[in-house]
Amino acid sequence: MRPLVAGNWKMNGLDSALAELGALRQRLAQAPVPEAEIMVCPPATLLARAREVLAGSDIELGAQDCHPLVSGAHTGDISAEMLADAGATAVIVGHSERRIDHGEPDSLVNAKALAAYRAGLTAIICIGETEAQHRDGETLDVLKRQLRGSVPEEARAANTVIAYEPVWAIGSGLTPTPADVAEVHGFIRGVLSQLLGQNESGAMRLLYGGSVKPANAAELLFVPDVNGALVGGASLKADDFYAIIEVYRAGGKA
Ligand SMILES: O=C(CO)COP(=O)(O)O
Repeated sequence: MRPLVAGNWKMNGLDSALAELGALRQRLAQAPVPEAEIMVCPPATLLARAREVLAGSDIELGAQDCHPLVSGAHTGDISAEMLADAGATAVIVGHSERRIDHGEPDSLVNAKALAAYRAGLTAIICIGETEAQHRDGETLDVLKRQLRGSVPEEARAANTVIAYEPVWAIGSGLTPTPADVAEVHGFIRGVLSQLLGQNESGAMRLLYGGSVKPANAAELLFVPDVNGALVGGASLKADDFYAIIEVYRAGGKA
């Protein structure tokens, strides 16, 4: 299956990110990495400009969150249909920063994923344990609960990507060992198989996210059951993001 490397800009991009995106586009035109699908997820305010920067390229555009409904009296919210209208083909839902900062429960994440499908977007559904849950040995229980609650029955390999992002690894420079990532991703694949059947589970991309950097990308991304990365900080710099994407170039470990 073709891996996906997606960049989550979070609430960044006022300064140099669009110029960096232009540089990334140029870099990929000069030295393509067709082995990987590449996506950037800027804040909603930058979608239109990012779309212009990317016009005619293979780099895809995603968004970072959506409201479950199509339209209505929901000040400050943005629907999946609006994101599609702005050029997005995917949307991240259930990121831990939304679960924690905005108190989003699994049921809401599930509704947001359904909204993504309704609008024709791919849902990138994020799950991950906190540092305390990790320390207390609750990781697999937490992930199972999040998957059961957040992944709709309608999820298919064609419309859904799962991103495993341990909260303690996000922005911290800490990462699980490759063996831990392999164990967790294998577990996630097994739970998805129970929920959606083996065919969909087997074909669904499972991304790892949390402090993915050029220096650790090769070690983390060739772990069994890892089918790409969700990259935060390093996706804001063309050189760093390209260096992560480049690990997939043919001739690397496939
Ligand atoms: O949360 C993340 C991506 O969604 C990971 O962020 P960092 O790569 O900055 O740790």
